[in-house]
Amino acid sequence: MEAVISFDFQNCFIFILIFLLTFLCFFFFFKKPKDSRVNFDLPPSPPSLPIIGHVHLLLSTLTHKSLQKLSSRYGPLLYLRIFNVPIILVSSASVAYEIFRTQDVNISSRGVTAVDESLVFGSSSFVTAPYGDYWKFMKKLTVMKLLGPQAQEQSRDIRADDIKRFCRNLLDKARKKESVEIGKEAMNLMNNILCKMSMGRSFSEENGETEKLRGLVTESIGLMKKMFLAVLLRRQLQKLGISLFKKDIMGVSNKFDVLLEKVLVEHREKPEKDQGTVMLDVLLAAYGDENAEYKITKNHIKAFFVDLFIGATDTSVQTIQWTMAEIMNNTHILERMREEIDSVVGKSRLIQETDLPNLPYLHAVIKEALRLHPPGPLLPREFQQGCKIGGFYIPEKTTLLINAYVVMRDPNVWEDPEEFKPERFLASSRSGQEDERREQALKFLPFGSGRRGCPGSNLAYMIVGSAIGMMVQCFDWRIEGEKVNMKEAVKGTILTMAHPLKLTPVTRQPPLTWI
Ligand code: HEM
Repeated sequence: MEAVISFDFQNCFIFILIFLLTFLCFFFFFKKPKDSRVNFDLPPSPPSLPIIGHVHLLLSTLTHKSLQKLSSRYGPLLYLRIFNVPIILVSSASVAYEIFRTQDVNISSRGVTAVDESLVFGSSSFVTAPYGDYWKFMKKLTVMKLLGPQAQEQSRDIRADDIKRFCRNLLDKARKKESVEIGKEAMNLMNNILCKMSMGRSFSEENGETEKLRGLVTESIGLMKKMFLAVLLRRQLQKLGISLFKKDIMGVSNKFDVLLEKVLVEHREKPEKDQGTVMLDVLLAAYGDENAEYKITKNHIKAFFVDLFIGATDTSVQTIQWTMAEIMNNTHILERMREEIDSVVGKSRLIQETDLPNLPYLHAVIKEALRLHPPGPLLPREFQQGCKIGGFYIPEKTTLLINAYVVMRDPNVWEDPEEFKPERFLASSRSGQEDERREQALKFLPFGSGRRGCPGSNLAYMIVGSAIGMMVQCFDWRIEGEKVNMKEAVKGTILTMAHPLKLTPVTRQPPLTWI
C-alpha cells in the first residue's frame, strides 16, 4: 500500500513539475510580445516554424543569403521571431535610409550583452555599450585621440615599417617561387600594426604570445553566432536563471584577461620616456584622470583592446583578401591600378600612405570590394522606443537586423549590382554634390552608418590601401587555375572566402632594389 501511495505521489510530483515547466516555457518563449497586441500594423511576417519561429534561418551557414532569399520573396521590411523574441529585418537601401535618417539615436544601442562580466562584448565593451555616458565618453576619446588625425600621423611609421616587412616577406616567397595564403599574411600584418599602435609593442613569436592572441581572436569570432543567440534570448532565459553559452564565453574572456593583465603590468614597468604615445597611454591617462567626464576602469581598458582586436583585424584581413581576389579575376582592373600607381608613385620607391589621396582608382577598387563582400554582412541594433517605419509599427526593444550585404546589391540604387565596377565610385566622388555623397553613405554600409558606425574606417582604408597598393605595385601574381573561386563562407559572423586565396608572387621589373 505504501508503495502505491509513494508511486502516486511521485507521479503527481512529476505531473506538477511538467505543468510548471510547460507554463514557464509558454510564458517566457511563446507568449506574444506585449506590443503585438496593440492595434497597429506590424511589418509582414513570413511563414515560420511552430515554437522556434525563424531561428533556423539565423542559424543557417550563410545567414545573410538565407535572409536575402526571404526578403526577395516577402519584402524589404519583415517581422521575424526567435521563439517569441521579435526581430525587424531590413533588406533594401530605401528602408535602411529611412531608418538611419529618422531613427539614428533610437537605434544607437545594440541591446543587452550575452554575459555582462565577459571582456568579449560584455558590459565593459565599447562595441556593445548602450548609447549613454560611457559610450559617449569613449566615442569622443576614440575620435579625438585614439584614432584621431594626430594619432594617425604619429603612428604612420609603424604602419610603413610593417608594410615594408610584408613586402620583403613576399619578395622572399617570390625568389623561392612559393605561394602565399593572402589571408594569413594579411593577418600577420594587421596583428603587428594593431599591437604596436595600441600597446607600443609586438607580441613575441618565440614564447607563443602572437599565436595565443591570434587564437583568441579566432575563438571569439567563432563564438559570435552563439553570442548573438544568447543576446536575443537573454531577457527570457534570465528569468529561468539560465545564461546561454556562459562557459564558452567566459573561457575566452579569462584567457584575454591573463594576456592583457600581463601587458598592463609590463607597460607600467617601462621607462617613462617610452610611454605617452600609444593608445594604452591615452587610456591609462583617462583612467587616472580624477576630473574625467566618465571614470573608466581597468576592465574598460582591457575590453577596449578586445573590441579592437576582434573588430579591426579580421574585417581588414577579409577586405584585403576579397579585394585581391576581385583584382585577380579582373585583369583589366589590375592594369588600370598599375598605371595609376606608376604615374603617381613611380618605380623607384614604395607606395606610401600619403600617396593614397592621389590614387582615387585604388580607393574605388577597395570600396567596390567592400560593397560586394562586406566583412560584417549583418548589422545588429535595437530600437529603444516604439516607432513607425514604412508605415508599420515597430515595438520598443525590438532587435533590428540590417542586411548590409543585400542593401549593397539593391538593384533600385546600384546599377549592375552584381558586377565588380569600381568606376561607380569615381563618378559620384567627382560630382562632389554633398547630398549625393550623403545618400551614397547611407546605401554604402560596409562600416555601418550613423553615430554607431565604425570609427576605424579611415585607418582601415589606410592599411588596406597601402597593402593592396604595395601588392599591385611590386608584384605580378599567379593563380592556380583560370579564375579565383569566389564561393562565400561565414566565420562566426564574418564573411570570408570558402577557399582561402592562394597566390604566387612574381617580382615585377625592374627589380625592387629599394626595398
Ligand atoms: C575593413 C575594415 C573594417 C570593417 C569592414 C569594419 C566594419 C564595422 C562595422 C560594420 C561596424 C558596426 C557599425 C554599425 O553598427 O553601424 C563596426 C564597428 C566598430 N569598428 Fe569597425 N570595421 C573595420 C575596421 C575597424 C578598425 C581598423 C577599427 C579600429 C582600429 C574598428 C573599430 C570599430 C569599433 C570600435 C566599432 C564599434 C563602434 C560603436 O559601437 O560605436 N573597425 N566596424
